[in-house]
Amino acid sequence: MNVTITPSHVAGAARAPPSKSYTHRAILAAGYADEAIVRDALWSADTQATARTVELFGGDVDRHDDGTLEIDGFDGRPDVPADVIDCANSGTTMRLVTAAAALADGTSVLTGDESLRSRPQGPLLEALADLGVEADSTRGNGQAPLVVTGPLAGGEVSIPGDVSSQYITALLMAGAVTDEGIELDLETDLKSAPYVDITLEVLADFGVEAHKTETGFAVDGGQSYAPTGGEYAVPGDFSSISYPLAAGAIAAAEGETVRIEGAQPSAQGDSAIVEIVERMGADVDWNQDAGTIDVSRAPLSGIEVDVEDTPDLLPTIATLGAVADGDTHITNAEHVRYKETDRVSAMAEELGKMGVETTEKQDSLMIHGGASELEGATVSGRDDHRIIMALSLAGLVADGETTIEGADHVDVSFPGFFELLEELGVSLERRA
Ligand SMILES: O=C(O)C1=C[C@@H](OP(=O)(O)O)[C@@H](O)[C@H](O)C1
Ligand SMILES: C=C(OP(=O)(O)O)C(=O)O
Repeated sequence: MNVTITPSHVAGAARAPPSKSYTHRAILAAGYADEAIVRDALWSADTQATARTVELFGGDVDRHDDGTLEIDGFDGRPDVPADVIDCANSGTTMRLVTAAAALADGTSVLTGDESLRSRPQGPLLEALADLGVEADSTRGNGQAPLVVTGPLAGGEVSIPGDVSSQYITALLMAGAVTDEGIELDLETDLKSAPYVDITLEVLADFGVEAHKTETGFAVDGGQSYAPTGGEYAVPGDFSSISYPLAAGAIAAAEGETVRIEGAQPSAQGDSAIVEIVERMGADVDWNQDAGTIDVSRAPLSGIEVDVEDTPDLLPTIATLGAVADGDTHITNAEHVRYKETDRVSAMAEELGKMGVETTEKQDSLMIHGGASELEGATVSGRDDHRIIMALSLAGLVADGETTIEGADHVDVSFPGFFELLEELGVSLERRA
């Protein structure tokens, strides 16, 4: 599907979808449990890949009409899957499930779409191999398809922290049900660190203890997953909130606000988007008790933003920077190149088609904003949900129509994204 956006003003209220990161963890944690109810779960292409895997491991995921998931777990002992595990486009699924598969007493095969089969899995495979598991990339290049033969008993292992924090999440979640537990030593500084905080929080909510150490993280073995009261509720997603928030900051109608609901504080590093938009000059009011954020349009200025902790915000910040006056310097961004696409290049090249000048370095992106009006253009969504959503925002304030090719991939994290834009007053057209 291609989507053509006509420049539009926005106003009104929008509800954030539930957090993708919390939902993945909650579904898998419920899988590790005997049984659990997960309320307010995100039901997107990526989280469904995790749910399918829990079923391949011998669990059952039953979705009710109100979005509640009733999950029968595999109780810490995954079956050897009866089929290949297809993680589709989801990096989180592949990393978290690779470590879970290592617990099975037999062989699991994991694959995904072309994008996922090009993303780095090597450090996780090496860590599992160091822990005594056979863990291979079929092509020997550290990428999926992966073949994993357990069982994993646990132990002490070192791993880099600058490729993906998901390796750490994966090993902590699986480590809790091993015999020996897992002690992880970080070989480098940890990027995307708040995502491990989310993991520690979800583990605690499922009665599992894991903690930071002087050199990394550790989890004792022999633990059982069980959420307090049998239930777990997923909070709103701040990466997703970044899009309506940015839409309000650049395109709210004169004298109007955009209100975002479902924005209760949580461990998500991406809640930094509130402070970033504010720092650029927008008028933002976050009522943390009510979980609402009100934003209205104001002239924006370029700023420096370090995305070490918040890689998923880069596309949104790049679009904000394109609209802002002056330079926006996005630093510490090398790990943003390992996502569904290389998002540093993707945003530089696609915004370039809209007349925006950028300077790209290996670990940073400078957006030279505000020099002239953004030009409507035909741009590629790169089959990457965040690139599609960020370019849609640029289309709101461009001169003329902007067509985003391959826009269906928003289903990965934000089904209903275009419907939400329409509710806020955006005029857009979908073409098959
Ligand atoms: O654990 C998670 O839920 C995620 C961790 C981050 O990835 P990296 O740790 O690979 O940077 C983030 O980009 C991704 O969207 C979700
Ligand atoms: C990188 C992302 O997710 P994943 O790593 O799960 O594919 C994302 O949602 O931006």
